[in-house]
Amino acid sequence: MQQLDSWELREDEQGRLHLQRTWVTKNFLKGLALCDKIAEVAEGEGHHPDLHLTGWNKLTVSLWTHARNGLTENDFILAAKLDGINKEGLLRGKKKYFKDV
Ligand SMILES: C[C@H](O)[C@H](O)[C@H]1CNC2=NC(N)=NC(=O)C2=N1
Repeated sequence: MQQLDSWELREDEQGRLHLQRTWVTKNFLKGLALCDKIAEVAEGEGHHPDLHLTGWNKLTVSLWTHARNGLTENDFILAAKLDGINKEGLLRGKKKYFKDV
């Protein structure tokens, strides 16, 4: 899945395949703002993700086609569109482990 390099294949407890990835946001409000942006895209697609906002700022998105109990092309299309969302100002930056010299 060259284009979807941050998504993982996961199997749920019923053996259904999902596409899944997590975004870490700056805070709880930014997590909800990202959910809102995702919701707009999903409504436009008529295809919806499972959203899990946990630990106040970790948004795990899980894509699968409920009507088919697994993955369809719609899930891959939605994943690419979610990657394309402008997340400017929403995501926690990379941790700097070295003091700026
Ligand atoms: C009627 C409605 O469009 C359908 O039920 C859509 C809504 N969004 C959906 N989203 C997902 N992930 N799977 C579906 O099967 C699905 N079905």
